[in-house]
Order: sequence, then structure tokens, then C-alpha cells
Amino acid sequence: MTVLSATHVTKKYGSHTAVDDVSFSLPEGKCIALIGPNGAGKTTILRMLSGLLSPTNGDVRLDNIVNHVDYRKFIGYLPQYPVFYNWMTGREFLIYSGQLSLLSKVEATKAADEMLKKVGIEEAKNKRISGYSGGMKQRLGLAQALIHQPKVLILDEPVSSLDPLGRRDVLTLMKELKESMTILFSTHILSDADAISDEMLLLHKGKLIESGTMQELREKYQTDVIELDFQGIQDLQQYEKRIRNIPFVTEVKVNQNSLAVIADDLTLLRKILLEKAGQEDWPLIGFSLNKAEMEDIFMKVVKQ
Ligand SMILES: Nc1ncnc2c1ncn2[C@@H]1O[C@H](COP(=O)(O)OP(=O)(O)OP(=O)(O)O)[C@@H](O)[C@H]1O
Repeated sequence: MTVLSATHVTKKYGSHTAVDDVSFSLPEGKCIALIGPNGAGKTTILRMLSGLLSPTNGDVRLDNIVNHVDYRKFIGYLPQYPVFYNWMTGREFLIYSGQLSLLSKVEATKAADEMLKKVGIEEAKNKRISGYSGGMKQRLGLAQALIHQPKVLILDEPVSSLDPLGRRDVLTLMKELKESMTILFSTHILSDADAISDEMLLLHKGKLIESGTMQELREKYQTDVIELDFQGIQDLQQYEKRIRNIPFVTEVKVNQNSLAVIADDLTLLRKILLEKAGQEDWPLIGFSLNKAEMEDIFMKVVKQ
């Protein structure tokens, strides 16, 4: 069942089209990642879905409720840069947020205590927010978005600004939350999307260019990769250049001591690379076929 959908949604800022005729729907109970580089239009889409911004054209629909009805109580939204009152304690902030979501003081207090437990910052509930780490603030932001028990949770870049520990923390929490609600979150970190989402929406320059599960995208774009490991520190650019000259190669990624090559015809690529490596005596120590990462798929979709 679909809980939230966007139909031919466009947003213009003056003459600039930030979101261009985008349609998709969120199935109940799924975790969906909205993926795209900076400026792709992710925040604009999330704000329209949250009811904070009106589309220039098109409809946003929650179950059967269309635009212009205030359906914000069904949606929990965590902005990319949440604003906290640092002089409040975490608990005070959540009670205040609950009251803003039209809960009574008693209901808000009860919900705040539950949420503090749920997001794992109960022991810091009476500390001022100014003393919270980035990961704790993000957990508090999530608690604020969840306080009124929304149907859909919308998170704008929830982990991008966190250090690796904070990031792991919040991703683990999102994994737990996705068991009980529909989540839509934006990211430009493709491995995060790969790790926790059921489906992905790929956005580029305001347009939805592809969508599906990771497996569907992998199958559709046949993105296996041949990886060449070179001995010692080599000038890999000369090899990169030679490989790029092979006509059907779509992408070459340079890593520290290795090159990852994507092509439409992997059987032919393997043959040609092995021939070249032998003839030109490339200092190879490894030659393997690996699964493509999300980055590789994104590059391929954008190029197509
Ligand atoms: N209020 C605004 N007025 C004018 N242009 C805007 C406004 N908000 C966003 N834009 C433009 O719309 C485009 C999409 O912006 P948006 O913030 O939605 O992208 P994003 O994918 O969330 O980017 P980021 O990852 O950097 O947050 C950008 O070109 C941006 O400059």
C-alpha cells in the first residue's frame, strides 16, 4: 500500500527549476533513500512532501489526502540543519516540541520520556543540549521528529554531518525505526543508502532519473567491475588513459593501488585487458571481478 506519493511535482524558484516533474510513491513500511549530488533538489522535494513548501505544479498526496490539507501531523521531519535551543535540556526540548505538535503537556511529557529511551539518550535527558555531541543532537532531532508518532518519517541528510561513530549510531537507530514506520531519507553518501534502504530514488538536476531496489538497479545496469591491482605505488594515470581508450569502457575509477573498470561487455573487457597487460607487461598483482558499488551505478545511470 502507498502511504505518500508525489505526482508530476515541479518546484521553480523564479526562473530556476529545482525539481522537474518528479513522480514516485512510498510503499508502507519501506525505507527509501533519495540519492543525489549537492543541488540535485533533495531538500526541496523533502520539504514539499513534509508540507513545508508548496509545489509550483503537481500533487503531493498522503494516503488519500491531497495538498493544501494540513497533514503535517502524519509526517515527522528532521531538517538537514535542525535548530535547537541549546540552553534547554533534551527533555525540555522534546516536551516543547510535543506541545508544538499539539500534544497536551501531560501527553508531551509522556511521549518525551518514551522517545528519549527509544533514541538512546535517556541518561543525558537533564543535560543542556549545548553539551550534546553531534550524534546525540541528531538522536534528539530524530526524537523530535517522532514525538507525535507520525506515519512517515522524512529525514534530510541525517548522517552526512556526523563523524563515523555518530554516523554508525544514527544508521543503527534508523534500521530499528524502519521496522515500525515508513522512512524517506536523503543522502549523497551512496554506501549509506546501500546499507539501510529497501529502495532508492536517484535524482539528478531536479529530475528523477532512476528508481528501484539495489538488486534491480544492479541487474538493470549490469554493473560488475573488473578490478586491477598494481604492485607498489605506480603512476596509474598512464594505465587509466590506456583503458579509457578502449571504446566500450564506461568508467575507470582510480584507487590507491588499483583501477576499477566498468564496461558494457565484461567478457570482452576481460579478454582485452588480459591481452594488453600481457603484451605491455603491466605490473599487476591482482585481477578480479567484483560487484559494483552504488557510485558506479549512479555514474552509469547519469551517463545514460
Ligand atoms: N529558496 C531558494 N531560492 C532559490 N533557489 C533555491 C532555493 N532553495 C534551493 N534552491 C536551488 O534549488 C536547487 C536545489 O536545491 P536543494 O537544496 O533542494 O538541493 P539538495 O539536493 O538538497 O542539495 P544539498 O545536498 O546541497 O543540500 C539548487 O540549485 C539550489 O540552489
